[in-house]
Order: sequence, then structure tokens, then C-alpha cells
Amino acid sequence: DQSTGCRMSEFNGEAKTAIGGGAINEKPRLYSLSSNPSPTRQVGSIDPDSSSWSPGKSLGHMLHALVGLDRYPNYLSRFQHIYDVEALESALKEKLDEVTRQKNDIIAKRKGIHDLVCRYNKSIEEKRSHEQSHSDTDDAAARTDDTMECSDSDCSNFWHSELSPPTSWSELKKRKILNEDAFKVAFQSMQTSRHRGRELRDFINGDVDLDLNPSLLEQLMNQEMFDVYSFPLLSTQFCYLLRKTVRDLSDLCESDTEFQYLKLGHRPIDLDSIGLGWVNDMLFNLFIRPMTKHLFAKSEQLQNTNKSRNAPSTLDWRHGYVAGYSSLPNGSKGATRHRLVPHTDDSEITLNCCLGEENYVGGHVEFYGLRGSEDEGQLIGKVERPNVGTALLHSGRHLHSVSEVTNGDRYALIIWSRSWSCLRKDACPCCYLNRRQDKTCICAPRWN
Ligand SMILES: O=C(O)CCC(=O)C(=O)O
Ligand SMILES: [Fe+2]
Repeated sequence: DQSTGCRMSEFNGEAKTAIGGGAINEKPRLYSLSSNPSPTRQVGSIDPDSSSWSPGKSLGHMLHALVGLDRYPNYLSRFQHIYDVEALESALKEKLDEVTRQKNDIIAKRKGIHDLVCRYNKSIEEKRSHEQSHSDTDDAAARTDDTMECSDSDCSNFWHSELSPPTSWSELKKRKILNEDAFKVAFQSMQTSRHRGRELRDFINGDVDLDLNPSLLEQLMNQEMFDVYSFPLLSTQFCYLLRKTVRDLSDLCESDTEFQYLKLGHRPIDLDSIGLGWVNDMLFNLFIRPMTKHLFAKSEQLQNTNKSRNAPSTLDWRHGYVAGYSSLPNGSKGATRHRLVPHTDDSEITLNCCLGEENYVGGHVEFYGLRGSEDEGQLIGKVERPNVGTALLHSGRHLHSVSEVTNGDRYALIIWSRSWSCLRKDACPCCYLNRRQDKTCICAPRWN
């Protein structure tokens, strides 16, 4: 989610809930959990409330217990009092209840968002039919009825033609989804690679890896500052379409009482949830993964060391959303951010593509060095106003912020990508973020 990045502690005092407040974490990271039902007292004479062991209050205690359970047989036999074990039991149950609550919430929300998108599509089709058929209204009504039914539960097949997934390289080109130069780099690289002639969908689905030609890439990309690269990615038309879709859906959600509970435009809009996951897949597989192999594989430890230097990057997960900012933040246009405090993303590599508007003021992306490096916290540089369609690529642990938007509205498509199979597999989150390799962490194999 867009609130799980870690932010810099010096900004902790800011308003967290106000619209446009700029903060991204709902909860300060104090290693404590919100509520803690007192463990029931059953055995022993010591007052359990006076015990300093408190996995329900201290996230640190809970993590100790999880590592202990994972590492030692009969770990819990070390606890003298059963109520201490029960304290752990109830803390874990509370977490499990939270997982179930969030799961049910997500299922219900996704269903609601799906219905909202259907309603939006219907209104577009109706408008088009109306425009097209002044002469033959009966025909138009019949056509409209055909498009009314939506049984596709993942929204992927019912978007109107401009937002449906492209099925071939020529369609991708014709529909002008990508910036022309970016398309050429991807297409020409495909044609000169061992996967020459493979279908676009094989790449978008991740069935085959695209090798981007390094010299074409060099012509396409710029280095903005240490560890931050930019390149033209999407066409201005497609940026406009994404921006308009986010605004229209947010507006419809706000104005229709049936959908208001969804509050779609009050948070960044997850592309998967509105049936546009193909955009994430396309950008992830055609650009983020192959570019990462050239730019970050070593520095971010994303290269599988068992494989050759040419092995694809180990990124295997993506999450994409449109974040909206405004000088007048408002949920009905999908722009509730005013600015964003310095933070790191919960991602290995982040893609940040400017969707416009054309004339917003402010909203610069500022960078403050890699978490875990000597430069952490130093302002390294800023990207003031990229062209619409231009993307930045940076590592998720590069601290960054967005300055206040002082006029107009600003939208950005953000894609977070991770490497569950490699970088995150054997590292605790803290060592992962700081790239510690000394193996002294409690989670490391040599501990104890
Ligand atoms: O809006 C931007 O340019 C950056 C957004 C961002 O950093 C985030 O959502 O994590
Ligand atoms: Fe971010």
C-alpha cells in the first residue's frame, strides 16, 4: 500500500490524517501495537500485568517470539508462566484477526470498485452510441445494451477500446500508448534479440525476458543525479487518458451515493483494482526489469549470483498506482495529496512517471541519498518538472519527497517492484533496508 514506506523521523510531528497533509504513514513506527487485551490470568501467582514481557504492546517482543519459534524446538517451554504464552497467543490472534479484517475489506472494496468501473464504462459507451447514431436510435440502443453486462470479475476485458490491453506490437504502436522512442527501443531490442518475433503478450506476461539493447538504452536515458535515471516512457495522449480516467472514476465515486463508501479518490488509485493491471505488467516487463539489470542489479543486489551476468533481474512483483496532488486537494478528483514527506518506498526499484496536468506549479521530486549509506538525509538533487510521460527510475531505498503543489493538479503513475525470490528472501526487513550483510542480525543463520 502507499502508506508502508518508511519516512524520516524528523518529519514525525506532522498532521497525519488531514487531506493533503503530506504524511504517508498512518502510524508512527514505535514498535508497539495499538490495542492490547490483557492476557487472562490462569496459572501462577505473579500479576501478569506487571510482566515486562508484552508481545501485544511491543512489536520487538513479537518478532523475538517469531524468530524463537522458527529457530528452536519447544521454544515456548522457556516461559515460566502460561499467561506469558497466552499473551503471545492473544497478540498473534489479534494480528490474525487484522489480516482477516483487511482481507474481507479488500474483497468487498474490489467488488465495489469493479461495479463502479462497469458503471463508468457504461456511461462512456452510452455517450458514444448517442454521438454516433443520431439517425438510427434503435440500433444505438441495441449496441449500448450489448455493452451493459459485465461479468468479468477482474475488470481486465471490459475496458473501452483505448484502455483495453494491446494484443500485438503493431497495436501497441498504432494506439500510441508508449512514447515513440521508448516503443522503438523495446521493439528494436526484441527484433535483434534471441526472442525475435515473439508476441507482445509473451513479454507482457513475463513468459520471456526482454533484453534491452544497451546502446539504444543509452540514447534513451539520462542520469538526473546519483542513482536516479529518467527517460520518456508514455505518450502524452495516454497520460491524459489515465489522468482523465482517475479523475472521472473519483468523481463518479463521490457523486453516486451507491459508491461513496468506497472513497476511491481519497487514496492513490491502485491500477489492478480498476482493471488496468496490464499497464503495470507492460511497464514492469518491457522496461523496469530489463533496465534494472543494467542500472541497479549490482548496487541493489538484484542479480542472482548463481547465474551469469546476463541473467534477468530478480524483480518478481509489482504494484502500480496513480497518486494525485493538488494545490486544492480533493477526493473527487483523485488528488488528496498536497505534497509528500521524505520517505523510502517499500520497493526495490520504483518507477515514477509524470502524468501531468500540463500547468501545475511545485511538486518537485527531491532526493536525499540511499538509506543505509553515508549520504542518507543529504539533499542530493531535485527533478523539477519532467515532461508529461517522462519517467524516473530509482531505488526504493533512495529517500525522496514531493514538494508542495502550489497551483493546479499533479498526477504521477508510480510502480513499486520487489524481489521476493532473492533480496527479500533471507533478510529481515531492517537488514534489507540498510543492506546489512554482516550476518549478525537475529534473523541471520549464524545468530546464536
Ligand atoms: O508523486 C511522486 O512523484 C512520488 C510519489 C511517491 O514517492 C510515492 O508514492 O511513494
Ligand atoms: Fe515514494
